[in-house]
Amino acid sequence: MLNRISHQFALSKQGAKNYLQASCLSFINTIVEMLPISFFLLFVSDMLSFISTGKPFKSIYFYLAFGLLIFILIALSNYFSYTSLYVATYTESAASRIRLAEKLRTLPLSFYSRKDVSELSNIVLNDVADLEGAFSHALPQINGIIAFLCVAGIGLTLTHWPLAIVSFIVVPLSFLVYKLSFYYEQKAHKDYFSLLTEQSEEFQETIEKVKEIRFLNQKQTTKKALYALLEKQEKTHIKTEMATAISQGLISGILQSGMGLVILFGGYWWLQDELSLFQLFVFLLATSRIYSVIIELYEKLSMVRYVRIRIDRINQLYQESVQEGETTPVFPHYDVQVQHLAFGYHPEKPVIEGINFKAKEGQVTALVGPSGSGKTTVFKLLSRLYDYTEGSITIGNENIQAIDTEYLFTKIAIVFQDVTLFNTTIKENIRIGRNNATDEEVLQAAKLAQCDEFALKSPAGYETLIGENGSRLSGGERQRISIARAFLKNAPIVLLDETSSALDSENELAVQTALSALIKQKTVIVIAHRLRTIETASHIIVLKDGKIAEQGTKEELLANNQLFKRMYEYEVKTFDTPIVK
Ligand SMILES: Nc1ncnc2c1ncn2[C@@H]1O[C@H](COP(=O)(O)OP(=O)(O)OP(=O)(O)O)[C@@H](O)[C@H]1O
Repeated sequence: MLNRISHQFALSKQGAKNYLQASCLSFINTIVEMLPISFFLLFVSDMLSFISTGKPFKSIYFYLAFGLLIFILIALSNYFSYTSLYVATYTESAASRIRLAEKLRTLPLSFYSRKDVSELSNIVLNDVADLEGAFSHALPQINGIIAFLCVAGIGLTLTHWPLAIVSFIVVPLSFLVYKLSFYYEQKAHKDYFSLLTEQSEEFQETIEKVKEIRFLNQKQTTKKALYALLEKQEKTHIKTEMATAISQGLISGILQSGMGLVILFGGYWWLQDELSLFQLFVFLLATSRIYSVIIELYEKLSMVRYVRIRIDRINQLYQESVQEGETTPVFPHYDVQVQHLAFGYHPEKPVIEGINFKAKEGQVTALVGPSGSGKTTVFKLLSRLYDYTEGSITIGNENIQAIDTEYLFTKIAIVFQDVTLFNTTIKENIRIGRNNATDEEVLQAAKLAQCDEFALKSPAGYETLIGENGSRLSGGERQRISIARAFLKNAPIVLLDETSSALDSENELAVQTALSALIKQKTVIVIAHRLRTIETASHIIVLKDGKIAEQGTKEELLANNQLFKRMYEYEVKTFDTPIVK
């Protein structure tokens, strides 16, 4: 049962236990809240027996003691029910966020290319918060109310079953109205939320494109479009609220009319001597409480109607398969061997096939080829951003899919074309390469990566803030930070995605100098967009349409007179002065 609850509500085992406990306490709480009614009924029964038989009232001390007992029971049940509920809910939602974060940490990076980042943050923040709300304010109470209604129904049936049927006759009708309004409200809510999304996208686009809007004199058009959207959203919102208010009014009206039926039929049966006056009182008080509890039940059900979608999304995330690999081998060497490698982003459409090559330690292996030939894909497989479907990749004879990913990542440094930078100082951006590096180590890596030249000219030196994603830095400076990170990491394998964008010659020289220092004595695999930068590569692999077209040294490939030679000649024609390091 615990397993079922835990899966059904995306809870931990402890969370499922707490949920059961909170439901039981909520049931007890609902029952205990009926005690003042029993106090009143006891008094009425006393009074009726005094009128009919002259039997004296119970002593005042009895009523005082009974009243005090009720007070203590209500206080205790409220205390235990609320503390158990809130402690359970907040502990569970903190645990859920940690579990989700842990899951996200272990998912392959390919997962992130399938998922939108805003969708993931929505799951971790909003979905968990919505579930938190449902658990603290609705779900256990719903269980408690349903259990209470069953007990109350049995009690009334045993007291006088025909009147029990009369009192419950309005419940299915109110449920029908609730269901009908639910479908209508659901549609209205959907419209409202899609308008909200549209509106936030529109606002975001307007802010992002504020320069173009001004230059192209689009202020009025943009303003009109935004106003129209806001007006539409306001109307839909009012419609949604109206629908809720009307249905709530209708439900309440239907249930209250049940009281009229109880008085009518109860009064008739009392006159027929089929029901005592006391029983009639019991019915009147119990049904008025039952109807208000049913209204509360509908309110709670409305609160949790979208929870199923949230739970499904959270469960889907938990079910994502994690990347395999547990070993932390000591590598005898860092040769990278690729054999019969095949992979497709979509299983039915292979992007690379039959790739075989060996990148030796201490050498530079270059991947070249036309755009779309699969160079970046091979990189993604080498660094386990994606897992290959066929063949193998080994480092020092160990298959990378058997290696613990965290451990593997300590052995590989990647210098990407698109450097991601954080809105902090130059120094802290470099430290990302190795979090526990000392200031001296960071500065030394920065120096080797030729960062001194621009960092020391910045207003606060290495403490200068570089803006959102390094907006205050040039392309070459960004790349040098990325190289400094790789220096700091000092991994034995370096994957280098060379820039294809033109840097000014001073920057290009600085980047090339930094790279030459970085790759010494390592296994280096480089994607070269410009062939002049790989003149000294020991081994060149030419890719075409996801397959190896040819491979060898530069001289061998030129002698081959195939694709590489054509690419080389084309580039020599395009550039005048090759920069060869
Ligand atoms: N995430 C992805 N999902 C689906 N297809 C992809 C994805 N990334 C790349 N591809 C496809 O895989 C093929 C190889 O792309 P890849 O990026 O590896 O080529 P490339 O040689 O690095 O190109 P470039 O030199 O232009 O960077 C291309 O047809 C590309 O459209």
